[in-house]
Amino acid sequence: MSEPRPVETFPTVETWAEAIAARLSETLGAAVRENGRALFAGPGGSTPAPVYRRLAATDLDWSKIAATLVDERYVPETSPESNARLIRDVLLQDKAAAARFIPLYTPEVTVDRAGIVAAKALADAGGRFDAVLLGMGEDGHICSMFPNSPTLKTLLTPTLKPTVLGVPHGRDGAAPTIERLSINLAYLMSAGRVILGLKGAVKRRIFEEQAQGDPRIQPIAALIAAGVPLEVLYTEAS
Ligand SMILES: O=C(O)[C@H](O)[C@@H](O)[C@H](O)[C@H](O)COP(=O)(O)O
Repeated sequence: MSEPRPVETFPTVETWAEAIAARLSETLGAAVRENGRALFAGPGGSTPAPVYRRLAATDLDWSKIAATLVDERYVPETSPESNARLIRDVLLQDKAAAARFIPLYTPEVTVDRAGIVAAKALADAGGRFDAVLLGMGEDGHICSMFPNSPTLKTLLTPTLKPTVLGVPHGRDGAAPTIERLSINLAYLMSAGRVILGLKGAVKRRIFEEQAQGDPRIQPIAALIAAGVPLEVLYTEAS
């Protein structure tokens, strides 16, 4: 199993967000120069907004860049729970307003059907992410790869092709509280660059614990065991 790169620590949220945005824009810019297009995937949640704001202000040829999500709650964009809403409100602004957005949510179908529709949309957009930003929950989940979820094993199977799966809500109050859609491990294995942004000492400790975990059921361990060159950027500040 490959050893994860050492965690890089930044003194403030500003320097942390600036470093992540700089790396993402470097990779997206190179992909546009080399391939004429680029595909970015990012998370929802409370962590990425400062990164998205800085990335949106970056001078890239955003008309050649498509943005999507690593996971989504199975809700319409009008819902405050929607990750698409975060992307549209924070990332697809400023210079990045010219980028195309590929949603994971599809209205009026089941979450599994929405997964199939999203998988095709991403495949049609090239089926490979040039750059991925990940967040991590305090239960160690990334994307919507939740502990004890019946979908987790399939999401973490490294031999499957890149796809998007529907994730049922947890039973007896377990996470997630609502149905979700998630990319699988294979999408992270084929990505050009994968950055995990961590804020707060609790998440740093959880990351270290998860990195030593069981790759069959712990996503961070699965990423490392699959040889994904994960870059972890951390700030204790919140
Ligand atoms: O839909 C979501 O909630 C996110 O995409 C999710 O996977 C996120 O990355 C982690 O849950 C961390 O969330 P926070 O950044 O809010 O801690």
